[in-house]
Amino acid sequence: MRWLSDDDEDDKYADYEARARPNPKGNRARTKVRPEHLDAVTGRVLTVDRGRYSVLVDAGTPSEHEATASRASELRKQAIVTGDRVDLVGDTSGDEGTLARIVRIQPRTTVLRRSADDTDEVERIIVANADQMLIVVAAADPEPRPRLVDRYLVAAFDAGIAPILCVTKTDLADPGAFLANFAGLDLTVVTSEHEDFPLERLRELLTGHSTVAVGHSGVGKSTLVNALVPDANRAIGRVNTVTGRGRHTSSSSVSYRVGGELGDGWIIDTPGVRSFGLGHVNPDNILKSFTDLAEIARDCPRGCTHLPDAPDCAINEQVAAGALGEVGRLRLESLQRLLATLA
Ligand SMILES: Nc1nc2c(ncn2[C@@H]2O[C@H](COP(=O)(O)OP(=O)(O)OP(=O)(O)O)[C@@H](O)[C@H]2O)c(=O)[nH]1
Ligand SMILES: [Zn+2]
Repeated sequence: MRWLSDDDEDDKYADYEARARPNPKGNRARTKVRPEHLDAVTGRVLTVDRGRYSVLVDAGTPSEHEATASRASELRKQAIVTGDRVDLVGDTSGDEGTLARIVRIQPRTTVLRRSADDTDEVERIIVANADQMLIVVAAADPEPRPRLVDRYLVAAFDAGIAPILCVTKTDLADPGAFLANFAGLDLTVVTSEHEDFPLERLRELLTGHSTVAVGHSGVGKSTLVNALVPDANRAIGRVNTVTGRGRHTSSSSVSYRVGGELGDGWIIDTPGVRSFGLGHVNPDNILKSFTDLAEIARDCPRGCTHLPDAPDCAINEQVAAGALGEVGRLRLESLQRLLATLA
């Protein structure tokens, strides 16, 4: 599976993150901690458009505004993505014609990645600091594909992001048989149909969180995001035209505020993300998301794959012996299916 090509041609590698590698010579790290920029302000990256970043400053205060920024040359090789917390210097007023400069990226709590395809370890960061993933899938038109949802789940578990499954178009088909695939997972499931969007339930789930929405084309993700995000908030998170670089590209991710009485949350739409290459995924991270099974896996032989044919696998043995009951069997099935996605 290939992801769509990047519009950002002149900045081709900008969104690839250099992985930290051990320094064989034991030299000191080359990046100095820069004492300057003490006057920097911190903001949240709402969207990225060909080298220009829309950054929300003073969020939640009367002086909240969006600044447009470029990145400092020393950050040239680093990805800066939707959801990043960044430090800005220069003119951060957001006034027409102004351009601030990003000088630092704050440490990230999570990083959602994808690689070009499953055999490729070059990875691309899609979203930073999301703590939830809303996986949108249609009950019909297009037919739901459990294996595609598995891929999203693997990406979420690998990143330490909690998945929520939203099944749309339940007016067209009963999602029961499809949902049975996920019975063993601790997965919050929400169903949705035209004229009856579960907006209250979703707002409740999204409030106080940063949620990345993913889904295949045509499943109704845009319909849902539009219903969820009031017009006023939709204006937020669009790169303004100050740079004269033209329209917003449809393939970059955009953060929208999901307001409501309960407080604020963010939903991040990822229009260009159709598939997830999983070449970068570490199977151990998947196992960790199944805490009950991970506990048992401590008794597995070293290097155990935990797949059905794994010799002396403690999980296989104990679950077969009824250790975690019927639920345990379902969970093991789910775990093995997700691990097989990577095999
Ligand atoms: N029957 C039915 N149709 C729906 C529902 N939700 C969305 N649709 C329709 O499904 C089609 C696709 O919806 P979109 O919101 O554009 O889908 P999307 O996932 O954003 O797809 P892309 O725009 O290609 O990314 C539209 O014609 C919607 O009107 C639903 O709950 N029931
Ligand atoms: Zn095992």
